[in-house]
Amino acid sequence: MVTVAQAEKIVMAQLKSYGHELVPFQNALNRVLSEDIVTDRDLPPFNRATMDGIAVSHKAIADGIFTFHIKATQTAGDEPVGVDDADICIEIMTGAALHPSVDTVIPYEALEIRNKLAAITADGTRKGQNIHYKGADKRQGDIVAAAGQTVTPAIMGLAASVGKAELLVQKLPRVVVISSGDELVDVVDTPEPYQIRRSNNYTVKAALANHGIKADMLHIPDEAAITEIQIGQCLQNYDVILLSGGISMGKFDYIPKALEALGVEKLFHKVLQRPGKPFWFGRHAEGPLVFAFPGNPVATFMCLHRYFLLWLDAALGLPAKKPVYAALGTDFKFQPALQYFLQVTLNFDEQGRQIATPIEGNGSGDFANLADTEAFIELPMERSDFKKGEVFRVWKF
Ligand SMILES: Nc1nc2c(c(=O)[nH]1)N[C@H]1C(S)=C(S)[C@@H](COP(=O)(O)OP(=O)(O)OC[C@H]3O[C@@H](n4cnc5c(N)ncnc54)[C@H](O)[C@@H]3O)O[C@H]1N2
Ligand code: MOO
Repeated sequence: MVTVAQAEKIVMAQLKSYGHELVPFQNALNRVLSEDIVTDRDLPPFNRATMDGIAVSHKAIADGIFTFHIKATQTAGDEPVGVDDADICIEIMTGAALHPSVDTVIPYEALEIRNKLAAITADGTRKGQNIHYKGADKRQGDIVAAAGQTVTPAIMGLAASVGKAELLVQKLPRVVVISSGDELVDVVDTPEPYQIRRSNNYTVKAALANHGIKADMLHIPDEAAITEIQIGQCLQNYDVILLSGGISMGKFDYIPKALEALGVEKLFHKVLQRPGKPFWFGRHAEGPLVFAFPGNPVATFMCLHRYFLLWLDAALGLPAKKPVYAALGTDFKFQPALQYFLQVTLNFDEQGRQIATPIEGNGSGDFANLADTEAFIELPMERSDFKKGEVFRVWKF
């Protein structure tokens, strides 16, 4: 048996890059960039008005002119119109590109306009006001999003604005999510009174979808020969196999045997933790990794967040996330010498401290409790008495 820290270390030692691929930028949400996105021109690309009003040359105001003839109305997207005389202005809309002959924008709120004449009614017009200057945000060739960053909705917009129709991103591992056990029926089936619908695999698949991975799903019956054949095929077609169930001591728990028979080297089996103690992890000589999570839904869920998603971020080259901590909201006791992942809700108190309030649930079969909580707080196995206010690491889900 290994500790949580040892298990994490073993898992995190199995990193490899799955390469890079070009994808249409609209499909790149949540993917990890393999290239810098650079601006193809200055941002903004021209001096742009930031208010609706009039554009003038400030020199005119300095010379005592406060009423201007409106020469033209220029909206965003129009070619810039210049002023040729001191008492001339351009009626201008937000986003319009300013002509070099104007340098100040006065908003409608500071004007009275009548018969094509705009009179300034407010004091204190500053030269250069209400202009977003060319290149103020980024210069042509500057990096707006760097390789290694995750593509967010903001980065999608930046990619569009600099004309990157395709983005080079990290390739994702090919993942299959396998469920096993004859007690499990499909979501569309009506279970017998002694059966349940399978659900872990959908949870896992959804968590992967958040990272852009479209995982395949497979259900394996409780039969040793079929288990071996099907997992054998998956080892040929996938980079990562995520299993849930079939790995503890049950008579029909064929999975560890099948994995070893197929040449998947066991790197550990069983971790000093609850839930998730029977977690099995291994690697095939050809590369595929096997995360075999214990079948109880909370155990699968915890191992997915504590190990697999951590591994996935690192494999995709993302920097490790800063650990998040919270103070226990109540005293808590846990006797067994296991690292305990207690389900909690999180909130901030008046001092801005994050507080974790335990909602324990009924053990690792109680996955309804996951919907009422939002994180695990990781309580060290060396201790059994935990006091309100003590701070521990939390894993949000
Ligand atoms: N004698 C022992 N028994 C058990 C031990 C042990 O150490 N000694 N460990 C317990 C712990 S802890 C866990 S967790 C479970 C894990 O067992 P398995 O990984 O073999 O999982 P199964 O027995 O196949 O299933 C457990 C439970 O989870 C349900 N399940 C499985 N897959 C799914 C799925 N895809 N969707 C929804 N629910 C699923 C399954 O029906 C069972 O109820 O073993 C303890 N026993
Ligand atoms: O891993 Mo088990 O989740 O403690 O029931």
